Amino acid sequence: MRRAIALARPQVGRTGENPAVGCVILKDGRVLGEAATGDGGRPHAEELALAQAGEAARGATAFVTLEPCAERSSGAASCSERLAAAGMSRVVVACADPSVFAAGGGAARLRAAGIVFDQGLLEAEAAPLYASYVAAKSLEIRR
Ligand SMILES: Nc1c(N[C@@H]2O[C@H](COP(=O)(O)O)[C@@H](O)[C@H]2O)[nH]c(=O)[nH]c1=O
Repeated sequence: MRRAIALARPQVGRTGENPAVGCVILKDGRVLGEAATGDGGRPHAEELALAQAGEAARGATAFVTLEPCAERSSGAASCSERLAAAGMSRVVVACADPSVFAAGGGAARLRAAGIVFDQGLLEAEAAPLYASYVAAKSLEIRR
């Protein structure tokens, strides 16, 4: 997770309204894929890391700094759907995503797919990456 946070950090401020997320896919102590959200907010970190891991992602664990999205604004497959389709065994997240595109929905999708889901790992270290994002989301929700 510390590596995922380090990947996300340089992208803070470069991803538009999207949060800067880091994702590391690990199996048997080997990194199969690692990425951060792209400039402008897309692609999402998990999309990039899963593309690197390919078929080997089956049975792997993903460490993601923010809860994977449950829906995409474009209607494309969400990151939680992609992680499930790739056959991940476990997804470990640092922080919750309060967006209407996540807000517990990503966690629910992963659990429904039989994936072990844990949230809160190194949350205090990752949270500063999302301070302005979370503040903007809470204003949106109140509006
Ligand atoms: N950047 C990012 C996420 N961003 C979350 O996904 C939502 C939909 O994004 P979009 O379809 O691009 O508009 C966005 O509002 C935010 O909540 N999620 C992730 O799993 N990984 C990522 O790297």
